[in-house]
Amino acid sequence: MSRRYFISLNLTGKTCLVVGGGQVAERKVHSLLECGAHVVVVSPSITPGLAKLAEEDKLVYRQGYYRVSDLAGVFLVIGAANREEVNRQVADDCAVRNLIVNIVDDQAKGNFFVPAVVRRGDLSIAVSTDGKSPMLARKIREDLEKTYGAPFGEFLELLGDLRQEVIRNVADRDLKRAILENMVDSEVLSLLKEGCIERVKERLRSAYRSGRS
Ligand SMILES: C[C@@]1(CC(=O)O)c2cc3[nH]c(cc4nc(cc5[nH]c(cc(n2)[C@H]1CCC(=O)O)[C@@](C)(CC(=O)O)[C@@H]5CCC(=O)O)C(CC(=O)O)=C4CCC(=O)O)c(CCC(=O)O)c3CC(=O)O
Ligand SMILES: NC(=O)C1=CN([C@@H]2O[C@H](COP(=O)(O)OP(=O)(O)OC[C@H]3O[C@@H](n4cnc5c(N)ncnc54)[C@H](O)[C@@H]3O)[C@@H](O)[C@H]2O)C=CC1
Repeated sequence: MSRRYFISLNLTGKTCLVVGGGQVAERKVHSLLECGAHVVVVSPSITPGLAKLAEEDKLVYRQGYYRVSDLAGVFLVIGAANREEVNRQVADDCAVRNLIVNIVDDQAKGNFFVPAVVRRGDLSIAVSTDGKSPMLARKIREDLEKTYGAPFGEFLELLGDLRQEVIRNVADRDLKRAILENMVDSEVLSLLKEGCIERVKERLRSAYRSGRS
């Protein structure tokens, strides 16, 4: 198989269908909701966790078996039923409609799968094993979480603003690049890993000032 193409999808307000209402469906629903998706779950039964989300109007639940009409108006689909033939039907129906689909029991049937993700504010680090070992993806994610802690999110907020300022104020391309590179040099990264956010902030400001003068 060829390499996977990684994208970072904006799901805000997009309707996403989850077929199945078990533990795996629940995990996928949580990550879809965190990304602002409008989630519809179709399944004869659902977990207590999903039922609570439905009661709170955080998702729409249609109790019943999957049917092709569930795909109307949908942007992205997750086939998370525990019956192989149901997930296969979902995959086939999505394929003819060119929908983005993840099939949880057979990665070859869908056209995307979900990586393990470290989130630190707007910084995301995704880990994928091409379906060979989701457990390894999880372990590496946990490892990365230790190295890349909360300060990285705070740092990125600041960096985003400063970068815009540099882009606005520094016309010379080489100088601009040098300033931007200085802001994320190896010492900054080491300080962040040690949690020294205040020292990093000071360095950032002086890198910007010295670059401008
Ligand atoms: C192909 C893929 C399709 C997809 O779901 O997108 C898939 C498929 C399958 N997973 C299975 C099992 C487990 N999955 C997890 C956990 C995660 N699984 C996730 C993704 C993926 N799982 C996609 C590949 C991604 C990749 O490889 O990079 C993560 C990363 C993201 C997420 O789901 O949100 C999330 C970790 C999130 C985190 O912790 O950060 C655990 C561990 C646990 O429960 O903690 C176990 C038990 C241990 C084990 O089996 O390794 C089984 C076997 C079922 C059986 O036994 O029959 C299949 C089916 C098969 O392999 O065919
Ligand atoms: N991708 C992943 O990370 C993982 C995938 N799996 C795979 O995912 C599958 C689902 O796992 P669980 O959620 O633990 O199973 P589960 O048994 O808890 O839930 C399956 C759900 O599918 C529903 N369902 C059955 N037929 C349906 C139909 N025709 N239409 C709509 N919904 C239907 C059931 O009502 C139930 O809610 C397993 O078969 C397993 O192979 C398992 C673990 C992790």
